[in-house]
Amino acid sequence: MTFKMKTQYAHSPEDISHYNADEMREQFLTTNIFTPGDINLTYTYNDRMIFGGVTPTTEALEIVLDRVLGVDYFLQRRELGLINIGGNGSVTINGKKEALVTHDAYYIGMGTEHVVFESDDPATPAKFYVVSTPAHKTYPTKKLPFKDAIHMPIGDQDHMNDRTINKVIDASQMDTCQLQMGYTVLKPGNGWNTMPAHTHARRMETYLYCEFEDPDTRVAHFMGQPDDTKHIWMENESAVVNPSWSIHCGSGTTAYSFIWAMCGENQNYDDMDGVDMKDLR
Ligand SMILES: O=C[C@H](O)[C@@H](O)CC(=O)C(=O)O
Ligand SMILES: [Zn+2]
Repeated sequence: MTFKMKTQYAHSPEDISHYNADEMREQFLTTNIFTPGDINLTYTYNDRMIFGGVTPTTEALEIVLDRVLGVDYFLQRRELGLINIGGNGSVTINGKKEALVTHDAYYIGMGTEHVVFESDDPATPAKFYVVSTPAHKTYPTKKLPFKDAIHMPIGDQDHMNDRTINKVIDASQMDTCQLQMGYTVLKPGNGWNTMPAHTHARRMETYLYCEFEDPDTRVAHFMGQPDDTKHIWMENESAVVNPSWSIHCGSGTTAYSFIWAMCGENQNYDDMDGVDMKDLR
């Protein structure tokens, strides 16, 4: 098992105006998130979100982050959300084992000392996409089966964006300190997510693109200030950090899914500043 955590710094809009493709990728993109048997995390200075993949095979995995975070254990001052996008598996939370089939999720409250990840079958490992944000209060740990998410249809075929936004961790259903999380699935033959685009200066947001229809599928992810956008070509199971001042939308060469996660000033999903099409540059 290898444990990796890389750091990505925070930027001003002016910084990225002159970034080339490699610089954009270095500063905002994370690839190779689900390597079998490993934990691969990214620590972004945008609201200090930690996100990444835990892919257990034959051995159980636990995120041990104490000295790096200057605490006694990982979730001492953090909360954690996770969604399983791989085979069936389980999480054992302070000794209590809970099964998680594909697309099931969990919210784990601040102060939880041990979270151990396992796969049922090492040949088709669970892929736990984990997102952790700073917390100040313990809210109840909660299993979040996919069927209980808020399933919100949006878009239509004519606009090539017929999709379902599944709100998994949403302030209308449960308490968290900061974290909100969801899983959006495009219908076959649709390519655009989050169009018309928006910003929300009050919250940053990461996207993990996943479940691509074929190996050559790519999503052109657009970010940056609305009048100065950049794109990153996303491969399957890669993630991108979108600062609060940045739009975040994309167009795929086939349908796909993505997991979004947000934190910042508020937990109001609808607090978005829509961008007029004429203002995009
Ligand atoms: O602030 C909210 C987020 O950007 C996503 O929920 C948008 C999304 O899933 C979509 O439009 O497909
Ligand atoms: Zn957003």
